[in-house]
Amino acid sequence: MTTDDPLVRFDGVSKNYGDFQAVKGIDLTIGRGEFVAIMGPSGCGKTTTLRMLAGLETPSAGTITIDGNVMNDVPAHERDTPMVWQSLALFPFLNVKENVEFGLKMRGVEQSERHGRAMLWLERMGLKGFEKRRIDQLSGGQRQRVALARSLVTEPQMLLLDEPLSALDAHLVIRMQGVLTRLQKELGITFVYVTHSQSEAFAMADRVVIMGHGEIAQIGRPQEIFRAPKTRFVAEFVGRNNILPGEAPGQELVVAADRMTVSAEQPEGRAIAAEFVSEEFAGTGIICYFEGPDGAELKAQVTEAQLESLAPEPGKRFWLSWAPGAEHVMEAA
Ligand SMILES: Nc1ncnc2c1ncn2[C@@H]1O[C@H](COP(=O)(O)OP(=O)(O)OP(=O)(O)O)[C@@H](O)[C@H]1O
Repeated sequence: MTTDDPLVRFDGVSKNYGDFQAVKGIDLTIGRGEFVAIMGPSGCGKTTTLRMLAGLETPSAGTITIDGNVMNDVPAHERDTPMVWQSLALFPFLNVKENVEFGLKMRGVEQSERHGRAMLWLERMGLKGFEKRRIDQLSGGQRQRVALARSLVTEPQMLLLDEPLSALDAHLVIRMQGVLTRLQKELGITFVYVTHSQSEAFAMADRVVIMGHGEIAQIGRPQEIFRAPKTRFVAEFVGRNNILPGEAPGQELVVAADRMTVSAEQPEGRAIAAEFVSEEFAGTGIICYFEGPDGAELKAQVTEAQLESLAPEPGKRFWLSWAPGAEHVMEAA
């Protein structure tokens, strides 16, 4: 086996709960050292997919291969795939260091080595000096770092994360995203990260898997998925996209909000008349919302200076246009 072989393969993997099919015959490969985010609306099968990878659920059909071995019937405790959840599952009756040492103790690693490895990980996670603290004496962000140290101390080849940051405050989320991406790159561990948050997935992952109704709607680099969504489902889920009728019957175009130009006068070429509705301050600029033909919602990102010179008011008419080539033609549904 060479290092180019994928670490993980899903081949036609399904999961049924009674009559209900939560995951429908998915194919997916994950490379060694890759950071893959699985994203999609609530109930689309993200967690079920991750739990099958962890060995917490058995596939109803298909095969899951890790490192060339079929894993379908290998239980979680015989796998090298720890999982980190939002709810953490730290042991309240153990202190910070004992929590981190737990996995090593279970594997029969002797005390002095356990101590050394736990201390190394606590230091890596910026938790030096906290060894003796009880879990309930830590902040949310500190607990999250203890949970990561506890999962990583056994040096797994892959870490599974299920919405690990969703219980944290917004400012901590950004900081933990930095901690996670840096760790992942430094250690070269494969991360499979389930989230419903586009900003999290796009900020961290090498590749993003978009799921809908138990199926994979698209797999690609964040930029690819943002600029070239394959279907209306993906375009709408990713947000900040305008979906417009194309030239051919049934064809649809996507123009991202940051590629739309707003003009007070009708420009040359294709432009859409739209009435201003409202604006929203976003991190990267200001998103203006318009009502286009047939009540369609249209979005354009502008700078503060542009907003000032456009002086929009609800109901005022503008023209939205885009440069040739800025649009992406979607596959027919
Ligand atoms: N043990 C179970 N028994 C029956 N149905 C289940 C079970 N576990 C999950 N499901 C159903 O399978 C579907 C997929 O669930 P899953 O938890 O994978 O979704 P998800 O994409 O992770 O959603 P969320 O973002 O809300 O966590 C859902 O409709 C869910 O209700």
